Amino acid sequence: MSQSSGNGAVVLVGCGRLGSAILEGWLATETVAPAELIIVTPSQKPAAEAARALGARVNPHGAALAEARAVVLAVKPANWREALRPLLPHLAQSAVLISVMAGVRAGEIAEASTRSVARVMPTTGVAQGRGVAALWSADVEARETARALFARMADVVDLEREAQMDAATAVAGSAPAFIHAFVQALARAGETQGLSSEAAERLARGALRSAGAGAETGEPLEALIARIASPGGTTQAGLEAMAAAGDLDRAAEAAVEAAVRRAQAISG
Ligand SMILES: NC(=O)C1=CN([C@@H]2O[C@H](COP(=O)(O)OP(=O)(O)OC[C@H]3O[C@@H](n4cnc5c(N)ncnc54)[C@H](O)[C@@H]3O)[C@@H](O)[C@H]2O)C=CC1
Ligand SMILES: O=C(O)[C@@H]1CCC=N1
Repeated sequence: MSQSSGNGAVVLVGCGRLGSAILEGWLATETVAPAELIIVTPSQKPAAEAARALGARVNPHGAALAEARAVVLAVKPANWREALRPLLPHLAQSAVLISVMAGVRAGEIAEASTRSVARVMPTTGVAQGRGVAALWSADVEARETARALFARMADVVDLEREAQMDAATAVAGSAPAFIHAFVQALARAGETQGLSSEAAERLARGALRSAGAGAETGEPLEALIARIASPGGTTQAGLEAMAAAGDLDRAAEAAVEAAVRRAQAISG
């Protein structure tokens, strides 16, 4: 696989939890060559320092930004204007802005920047090249630029409308945390049934890994469930209890609805 998905530099603005994951994913999957990488961060970050050691530029003079073909905004939704403002005068008109921020509408960024904008909602699994990312842009070129930057480290799911991004944020960006919370609840339930906390956590984590490995085969979820649930067995008993209580559906609906409402509130 050749490094780099195009000519010109790629700028990462913000190297926090998600920014670091994106950076690690780009390097691990050779999506962006270190020499093409520019990182803008107000504080030292281990992932940025590791990239610098490979040849990436961290906080170079503004003039270096003129070679940028894409700028990925990975700051908090409240910070993007102040983060972008000092960069804008240096960016070529053709530079594409890619926002991975929850709840910030593409139109706001396009208006502030007069550049084409794509929105991507990834999971931190991009760091291991195993993420998922929802993608939307009104601009075909911007969408394809964003796709090229995420396709090697995420299953890229195209959305038809920007309005769907809030639901995708809940079901992708936030959802790994929801799933970890369920696994924690499973471990606690195992403790109630007599396991030590250490054994319960290891077993529940292992179950998550096993479920993830199953999901990665691409088989339908129903088939994955059916393979585990022997007729009349323990899994079927558990699944029936979950369905009868209805709590799992209610919890998932409540979590997704609340995340969507929060994204809508951020966008104002
Ligand atoms: N953490 C996650 O799993 C996901 C996060 N997101 C989105 O990613 C964005 C970042 O989230 P996190 O990484 O979790 O937050 P974070 O707080 O870990 O990272 C934000 C980073 O922005 C940096 N920053 C602040 N002002 C800056 C400036 N002027 N220039 C450059 N960098 C600046 C901070 O130093 C910080 O490291 C948010 O908009 C969030 O909605 C989206 C999907 C998943
Ligand atoms: O919690 C958040 O707001 C961000 C967006 C999706 C995941 N983390």
